[in-house]
Amino acid sequence: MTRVLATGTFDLLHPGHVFFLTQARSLGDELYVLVARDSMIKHKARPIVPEGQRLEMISAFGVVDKALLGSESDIFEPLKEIEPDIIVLGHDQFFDTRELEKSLGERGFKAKVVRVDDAMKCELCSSGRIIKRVLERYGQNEE
Ligand SMILES: Cc1cc2nc3c(=O)[nH]c(=O)nc-3n(C[C@H](O)[C@H](O)[C@H](O)COP(=O)(O)O)c2cc1C
Ligand SMILES: Nc1ncnc2c1ncn2[C@@H]1O[C@H](COP(=O)(O)OP(=O)(O)OP(=O)(O)O)[C@@H](O)[C@H]1O
Repeated sequence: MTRVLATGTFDLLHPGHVFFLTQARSLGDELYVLVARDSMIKHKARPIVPEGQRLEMISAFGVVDKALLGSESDIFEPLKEIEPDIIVLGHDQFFDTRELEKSLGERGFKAKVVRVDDAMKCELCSSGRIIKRVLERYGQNEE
């Protein structure tokens, strides 16, 4: 059994997420997904959808065997329980494949890191672009 782990924010869902998770699943026999915690997302705007709801949606995907919320302090902590064979990175995830593999090795994890370079290209295949479209259509007023 090859266990694949994918990670991400998964805020406003779109076909790019389905594409990514389907590709991730095809790399092994079972797919685990770590959903990023609200408090850990610092590289972009705070998600619209709270973490519990993001987890619920990803758990409902047919290609996902198990989805979990990540740690709020240490990204390596959940890996002790998950024990992935492959960690898959999406085309735009900020981690460097080699550096991540090295950091994993230093902590005793044997997972291979694989980057999926393909991206689904469609107008709204990005949570950020969906938000932009909503703002264009309904105005920039803050709640
Ligand atoms: C191996 C690995 C483990 C991760 N573990 C966590 C975690 O425990 N908690 C968390 O909030 N984010 C974790 N992340 C980070 C996010 O899930 C996500 O990859 C990162 O925030 C970039 O998100 P984006 O691609 O959705 O922009 C982890 C990422 C990787 C690659
Ligand atoms: N269009 C896409 N094609 C392929 N993979 C995608 C696509 N959009 C997102 N992903 C992948 O899905 C995972 C979660 O992505 P994330 O939640 O950051 O969505 P996003 O739409 O890229 O968000 P944002 O627009 O805010 O950057 C990441 O691994 C990312 O690379």
